[in-house]
Amino acid sequence: MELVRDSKWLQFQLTPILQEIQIDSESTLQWCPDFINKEETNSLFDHLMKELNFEHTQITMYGKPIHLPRLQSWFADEGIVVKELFQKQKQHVWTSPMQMLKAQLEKQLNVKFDYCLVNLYRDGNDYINFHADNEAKDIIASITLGATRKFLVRHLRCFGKNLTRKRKQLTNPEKKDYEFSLTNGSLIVMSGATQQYWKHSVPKEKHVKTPRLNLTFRTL
Ligand SMILES: O=C(O)CCC(=O)C(=O)O
Ligand SMILES: [Fe+2]
Repeated sequence: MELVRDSKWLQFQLTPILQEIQIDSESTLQWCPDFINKEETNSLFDHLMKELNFEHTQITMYGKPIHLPRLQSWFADEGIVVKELFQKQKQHVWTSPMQMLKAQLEKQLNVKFDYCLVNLYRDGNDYINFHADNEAKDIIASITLGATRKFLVRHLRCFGKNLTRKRKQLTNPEKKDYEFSLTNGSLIVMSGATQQYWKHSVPKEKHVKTPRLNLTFRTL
């Protein structure tokens, strides 16, 4: 815990290098396997587990209440309302390590983030199905802490679609399927039209016995 109180903590002396992958004519991923160094990832993981209240979010599907297969929490400035979040709890106030992480991402990506959704995958049985974050504008920066999990990115054509939700013609990239191994301290950024033309998921991996935290920084 001492590290968290140290003002040098998470100050990013070096600017991490992001690898850019153009996945279609309008969509880009940026990828950095070691965005946060190992010692700091462990402190940040412990800090978040101690500070956050995790909620087993309930949603309604086909008229029935169901729990999401993971736990959630969130950070935002006071007064921010995100209607797509189904959590009952109020946002957490940005802690100082979270402010530093947010500031670094904002500097590197040249964007201002409004809130951060936190997912806790307790073990490999927790997951998130293929989806697009249609509510998120343009850019989502996603940090992994803890267990390594697979991250799949698939074009809408793989789901038998020909149009977007807004009836727009789809792009037609050569490669329609990506798999990343999201390791402790990694960053993946989805930008451009990724949420329009692609879906992403973190599938179940039964052999994973340890928890993973995922932080997605988003704009309203
Ligand atoms: O856990 C992850 O890496 C992805 C989470 C995600 O896609 C979401 O919360 O919308
Ligand atoms: Fe997502």
